[in-house]
Amino acid sequence: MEALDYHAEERRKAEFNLDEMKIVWAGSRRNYELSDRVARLVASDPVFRKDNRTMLTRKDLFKDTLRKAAHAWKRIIDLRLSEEEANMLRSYVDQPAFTDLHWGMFIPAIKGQGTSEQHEKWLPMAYKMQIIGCYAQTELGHGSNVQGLETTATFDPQTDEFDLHSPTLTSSKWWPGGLGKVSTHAVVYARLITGGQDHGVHGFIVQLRGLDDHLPLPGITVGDIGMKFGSGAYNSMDNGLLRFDHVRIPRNQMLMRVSQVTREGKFVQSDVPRQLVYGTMVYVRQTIVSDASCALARAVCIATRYSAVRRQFGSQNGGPEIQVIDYKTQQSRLFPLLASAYAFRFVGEWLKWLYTDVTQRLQANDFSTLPEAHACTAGLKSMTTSVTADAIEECRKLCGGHGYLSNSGLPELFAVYIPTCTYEGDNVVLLLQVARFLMKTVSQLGSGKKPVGTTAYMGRAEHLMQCRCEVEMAQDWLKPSTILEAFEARAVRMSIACAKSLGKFSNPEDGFAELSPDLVEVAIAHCQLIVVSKFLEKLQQDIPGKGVKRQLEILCNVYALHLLHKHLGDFVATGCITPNQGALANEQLRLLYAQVRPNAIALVDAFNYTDHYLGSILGCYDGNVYQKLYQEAWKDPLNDTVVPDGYLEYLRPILKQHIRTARL
Ligand SMILES: CCCCCCCCCCCCCCCCCCCCCCCCCCCC(=O)SCCNC(=O)CCNC(=O)[C@H](O)C(C)(C)COP(=O)(O)OP(=O)(O)OC[C@H]1O[C@@H](n2cnc3c(N)ncnc32)[C@H](O)[C@@H]1OP(=O)(O)O
Ligand SMILES: Cc1cc2nc3c(=O)[nH]c(=O)nc-3n(C[C@H](O)[C@H](O)[C@H](O)COP(=O)(O)OP(=O)(O)OC[C@H]3O[C@@H](n4cnc5c(N)ncnc54)[C@H](O)[C@@H]3O)c2cc1C
Repeated sequence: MEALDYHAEERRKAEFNLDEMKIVWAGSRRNYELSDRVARLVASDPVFRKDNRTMLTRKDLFKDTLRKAAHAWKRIIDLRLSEEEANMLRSYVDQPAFTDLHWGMFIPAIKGQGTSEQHEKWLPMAYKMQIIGCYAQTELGHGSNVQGLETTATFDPQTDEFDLHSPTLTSSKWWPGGLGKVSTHAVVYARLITGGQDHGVHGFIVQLRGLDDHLPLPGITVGDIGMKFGSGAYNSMDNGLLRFDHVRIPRNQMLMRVSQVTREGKFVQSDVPRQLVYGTMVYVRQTIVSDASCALARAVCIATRYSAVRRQFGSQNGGPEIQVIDYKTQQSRLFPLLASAYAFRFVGEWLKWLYTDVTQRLQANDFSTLPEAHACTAGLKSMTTSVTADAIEECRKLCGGHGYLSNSGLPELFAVYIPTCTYEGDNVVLLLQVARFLMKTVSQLGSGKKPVGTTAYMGRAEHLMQCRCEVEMAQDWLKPSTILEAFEARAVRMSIACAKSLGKFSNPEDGFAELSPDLVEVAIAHCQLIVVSKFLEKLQQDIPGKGVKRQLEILCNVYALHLLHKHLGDFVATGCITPNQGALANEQLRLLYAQVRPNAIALVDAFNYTDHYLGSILGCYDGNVYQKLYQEAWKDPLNDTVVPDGYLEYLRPILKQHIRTARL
């Protein structure tokens, strides 16, 4: 018997070739096939079950994570998965674990900041997971201000060793994932002291636990920092604390690509910029942008499928009520998020390219594009994670009451996702980095230095400062050059206005601090421009498949025009558009929503998420929501017994007392 598909009618409405759209989403046919295979492999493996995760105690959840990681590692080896496939497996297993930090930060830190001798010594052991490492930078007292870290690494020329020490309570390492209970090693960031002089923060490879007994080595205090927000969620991770009491490590365990300490204790700064010490963070920020589209797509998939099943009001002559997806308010909240998922996907692809490019240049000692790579990764990490975190919560609300149920998948997704707004750089702190970069670019405009890359538009500042938007009818907003110019003009005008205001301060740092809320807005405008322009560039490519390009054009317009509508104040105040043109943009947006509507279910099907990965009854592929919700309710441990535990001790006495009182 064919399985029931409550979305069958919706799927028939689609006006594009779904298989081709799946390939666009995956990036290539090859990626699609690999990803599909790995997703199914994970979904069909009982060890990777996650439907009971929010019910587990912290200890059981942690053990479950160790079990999954060990099983994943075995599968990776047995099936000889490539690094790319292993990474896909990691995301489909969908459980934060120490392995993320080992592969995502410990290894990249050694690769990026270590010398070739250090690579030869440490990487083979790390690749085989004979040692497991974490990234120990943040301390109890400082996270954002890396230069404010207090842990010291003092060189002792007598023994050719560094003495690692935590001089204060606030110097205790605090937060590193994988540190609490698992890591045998860490890349520890500490102030380098030689000959009594402080040379700032550098990375050191430090062994923390014995490789035979897993016990902390002498002088090391280490443990988990405790429960975090939400049930399940990030509690599978052992974020840890760490203190050093004069722990000795050999000199050759300082990561020495950026600076070196000689046998005599002389500090040598190479030609490599000191910012390379921050290189691992740049790498991870780039991966976080790619991951943002996945988390956003997941929430949107759940909310879209459920909105097509859910009906409220409007029954005519006893017919069915209206699907909530047909309410214009639902569409105006949901479809921009759907469009954002696609937009973030494409900007993520582009950022990956930019990162690969900068890495190749760094290997050849070309550091020219590092500031741009830093600004783009910092800004896009900040923007995409803030939007995604808010969007997950919006999707929960879009699902009404049932969205609040744990088995909708949305509460856990929210809880596990929100720390991305903080880790790898607080989102506001990162936007201020972008703003610094933009203000520097503006200040150099008259100097003959031509802005390049994502700031190339500033080279056309003269035109963009005085251009007038030519929109006269709603449909004029569909012209890519009109949209692009409006976003460029807004970004450049906001930047130049801020630069002018900064110029009024005698001390630029005072000005920067005073104007920081405005500078954050400037950085956001610039990042939104990047996303819009990369979406438009994507549309320049040859995109095969019936109706696929057309759908992407619609989504691109939705993305751009919803931003224009949301930030209308910026666009109008900077004189880029008139209030009437803003109203026309809104009119066009409504027309676009009507075009998205018949394709909505197929557009989320294109993400190709398995029910296992989605982890949501509301978002399940077949849309059989009510039956599944009903069945699931009975599986709750509270329903194991008809009369709850505690009835005799606590409920019955009250009920009985009530009867006595009533009789009085
Ligand atoms: C159960 C599961 C089983 C599964 C098993 C599977 C197993 C096998 C898998 C195998 C798979 C293999 C594949 C790979 C896996 C990949 C996985 C990836 C996942 C990763 C997940 C990671 C989770 C992350 C957790 C979070 C970790 C952290 O949070 S780490 C700590 C992060 N901390 C921060 O971000 C701190 C933020 N602060 C700063 O960055 C800086 O302090 C500052 C930039 C804010 C300020 O710095 P400073 O004071 O020095 O500078 P300032 O004066 O402002 O600037 C000086 C100039 O320097 C420039 N600058 C600053 N930063 C940078 C930079 N990064 N790069 C370049 N330039 C920089 C700045 O612009 C200034 O420039 P000028 O103005 O020109 O002088
Ligand atoms: C789940 C999780 C996992 C983590 N994993 C790791 C890890 O593996 N390794 C590691 O080393 N660290 C890790 N961290 C730490 C993380 O990187 C830091 O928490 C993060 O960088 C933010 O720093 P902070 O906590 O010092 O925030 P703070 O800087 O104290 O932020 C507090 C507030 O102050 C504001 N603020 C701070 N500075 C400025 C400024 N200059 N201008 C304006 N506003 C400012 C911020 O916007 C924020 O609102 C993790 C954190 C979390 C939550």
